Amino acid sequence: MPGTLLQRSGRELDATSDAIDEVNVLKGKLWDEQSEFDQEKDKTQFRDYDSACDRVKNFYREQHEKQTVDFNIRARVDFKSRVRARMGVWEAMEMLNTLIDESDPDTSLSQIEHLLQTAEAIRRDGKPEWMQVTGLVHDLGKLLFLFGSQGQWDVVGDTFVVGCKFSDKIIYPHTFAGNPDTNDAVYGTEYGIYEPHCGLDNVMLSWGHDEYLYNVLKDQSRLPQEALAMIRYHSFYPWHREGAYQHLMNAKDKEILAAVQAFNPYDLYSKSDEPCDPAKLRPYYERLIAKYFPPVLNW
Ligand SMILES: O[C@H]1[C@H](O)[C@@H](O)[C@H](O)[C@@H](O)[C@H]1O
Ligand SMILES: [Fe+2]
Ligand SMILES: [Fe+2]
Repeated sequence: MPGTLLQRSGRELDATSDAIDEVNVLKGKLWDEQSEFDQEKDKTQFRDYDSACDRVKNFYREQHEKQTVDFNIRARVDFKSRVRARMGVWEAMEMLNTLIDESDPDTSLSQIEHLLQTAEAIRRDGKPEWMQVTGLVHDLGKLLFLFGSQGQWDVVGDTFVVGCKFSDKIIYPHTFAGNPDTNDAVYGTEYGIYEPHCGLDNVMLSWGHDEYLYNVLKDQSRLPQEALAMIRYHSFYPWHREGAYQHLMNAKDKEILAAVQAFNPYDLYSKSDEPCDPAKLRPYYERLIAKYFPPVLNW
């Protein structure tokens, strides 16, 4: 019955080529989704929160409703009350790698990739070693998520000042309507609990990976002041990008603003660079890590 056999294999062939077509369509879709994040983008396409997906919008609603003064005081007390882990920097990078940041509209890459891309972009530009290593560690504070945070809202995302009026330069400012501090007789006012030009050192920034890592590293590294400022304020976009909170700044903050702004493009725009190979880059960065950090840190 060669005829039937032929017909059958013909049908099978059709089915196979249909399946191949389907796979290709799916692959195409996947690639489109990927490319939305990771392909070469021009600078205006980053931080586009208007067209961000619901994951990002829901994240910020929750964060803006829950970051109160009361929560921030408790988070700091909790931070000081215990050591969460003891490990070296590279180990910390590997540990962080399981986290996918819900607040980020610009990358779907893992955290270790993002840290290496940031560091490599700084290195490519011939910047000093301390700045390269700052790029390498700047988001390690996201480990908080693995150390008993309440969710992602107290770990990632942009930061802002609590204890005074929420700035309308923060993304999705309307979502602060659901934060009890908005209508507080003190916290809801222009200066709130602060004095004019008291300095950013004296204000409470919303708790998350910046504040946590700054506190971990300030006594456990040989990083210069600018590096610690880059870490502490890198998510403070309402300040370093939008120019908010001038009424709380002092002379020192003007200097550190320049450092934080110099760091920002490496953090943000390297998200569309070629992925890095951690195994290949490890020896180079282990040398830098050894220069600036003890072999084991208290986290
Ligand atoms: O979504 C991102 C991400 O969480 C970054 O690590 C943080 O530094 C940025 O400020 C934020 O916009
Ligand atoms: Fe960050
Ligand atoms: Fe980052």
